[in-house]
Amino acid sequence: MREAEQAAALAGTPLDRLMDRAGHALARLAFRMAAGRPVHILAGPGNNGGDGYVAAHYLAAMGATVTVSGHAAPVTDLARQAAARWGRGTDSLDRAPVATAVLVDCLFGTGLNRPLDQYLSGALSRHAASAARIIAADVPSGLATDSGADLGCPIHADVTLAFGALKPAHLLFPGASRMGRVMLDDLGLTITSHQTTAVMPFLPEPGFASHKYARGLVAVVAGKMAGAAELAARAALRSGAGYVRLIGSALPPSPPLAIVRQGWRDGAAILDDRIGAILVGCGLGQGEDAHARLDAARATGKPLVVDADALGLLGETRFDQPAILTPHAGEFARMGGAVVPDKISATVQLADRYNAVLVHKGPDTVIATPDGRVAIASPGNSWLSTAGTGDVLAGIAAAMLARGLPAFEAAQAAVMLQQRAAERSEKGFVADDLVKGSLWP
Ligand SMILES: NC(=O)C1=CN([C@@H]2O[C@H](COP(=O)(O)OP(=O)(O)OC[C@H]3O[C@@H](n4cnc5c(N)ncnc54)[C@H](OP(=O)(O)O)[C@@H]3O)[C@@H](O)[C@H]2O)[C@@H](O)CC1
Ligand SMILES: Nc1ncnc2c1ncn2[C@@H]1O[C@H](COP(=O)(O)OP(=O)(O)O)[C@@H](O)[C@H]1O
Ligand SMILES: [K+]
Repeated sequence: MREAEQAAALAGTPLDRLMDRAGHALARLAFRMAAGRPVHILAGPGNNGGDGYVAAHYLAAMGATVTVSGHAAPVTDLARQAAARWGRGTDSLDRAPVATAVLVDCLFGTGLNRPLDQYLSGALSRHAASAARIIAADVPSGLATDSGADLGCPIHADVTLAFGALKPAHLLFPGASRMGRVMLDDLGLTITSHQTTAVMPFLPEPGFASHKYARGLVAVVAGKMAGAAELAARAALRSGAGYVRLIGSALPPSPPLAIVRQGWRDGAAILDDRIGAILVGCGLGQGEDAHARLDAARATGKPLVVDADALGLLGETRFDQPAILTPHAGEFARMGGAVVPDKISATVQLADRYNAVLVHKGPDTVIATPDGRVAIASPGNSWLSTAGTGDVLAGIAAAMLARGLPAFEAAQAAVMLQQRAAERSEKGFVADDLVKGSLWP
């Protein structure tokens, strides 16, 4: 939101105009949701509270029954002006809550800078308990905007109306679980940021000049637990790679027979110049063989996807070639990722350290580049929390690299395609189900 403020200043939109738009949008939403029944607004001391006073003013003008409880007197000029514009009485937060149709939480927004104390969280939860529906202005009070960390937020909103732009808390857990439905009012601002939600890049379909190598030859290096590499190879093939070689798998051939199986042959099998990307790590194991296979894959200089077991073997590696690393939270911690409640900065730090695109998986997947670009895919389909879905993701990422996408775009495509496959599958799916049919969007 600091960026929004800056953007607003640069665009010359006065902040009072923005607060007016925010308050008006809140009022329209609360009016519709209350449908003639009373609305109660909790107003904090800063500009989030200011939005609440503006909303109260507009709600009254629309003929709604509206009351306000304030926590402390407004401290910003804008909030003071807004309270004066409301002009009617403001109760204390201590007032016994009365049954309302809609509670509008305008206690704290982006300016929250410490945990809610017991008094505030108690008052907020009491008011919330006597409301049929809760609207959070910008973010539910008690969540850290930039990380989604829970600083004592006692409520689950039904609707969160974000102002200007989505912030990390709208996407990252645990914050994301408190939002209810997230709506965005851009307040008329055009905000550009190096942090975005993940998008599906354009993937051209094969044309007359296509052939299997042009569409991308993927080499999947297998290891100790061959099933994981099998899954990844299928995912690569199903997401549009022209050709997939599964190298060093101990399992007998099984469909799809289009996957070509080769022995490891001391690494000679991955030296084919036509290989567009190599995936190493799925079921690799951690023994000497595993080290040798990882080193051989790196030495080719080809674009790489490094997953699972191989992530634990990287040590001080900095990649020279395009590389995508795909740790889940446990692997991330073992790789030396910071254990801070800010998934975005921790992921950017690790991307920088390895000079690779990091895909930090979970219900909120954060994709980061060494130069600090970030794409967030959230919320993920929680049925993906089953063994082998990470192998599927890694296989798709390798296919995207092999077709020539830059690593950041390839990583986003992989997360989006894995997500779509999950959405298309029946609840209770397993990883094998995701790769039975085409993964193409
Ligand atoms: N930027 C824009 O373009 C627009 C922004 N807009 C709106 O402004 C919001 C941001 O406003 P904001 O910066 O005034 O901060 P806000 O969230 O109201 O809180 C700050 C106050 O809370 C206090 N405080 C903090 N933590 C506390 C705690 N745990 N317990 C108790 N007190 C605590 C802190 O006091 P202090 O730290 O000094 O004690 C300070 O007084 C944003 O979310 C959006 O709704 C819209 O109007 C549209 C345009
Ligand atoms: N609760 C969840 N909600 C949404 N997606 C999840 C959840 N848990 C895991 N996932 C996704 O499922 C995949 C699991 O990958 P991973 O943990 O590496 O599993 P495996 O190693 O068994 O393949 C990742 O893409 C991750 O983002
Ligand atoms: K709020």
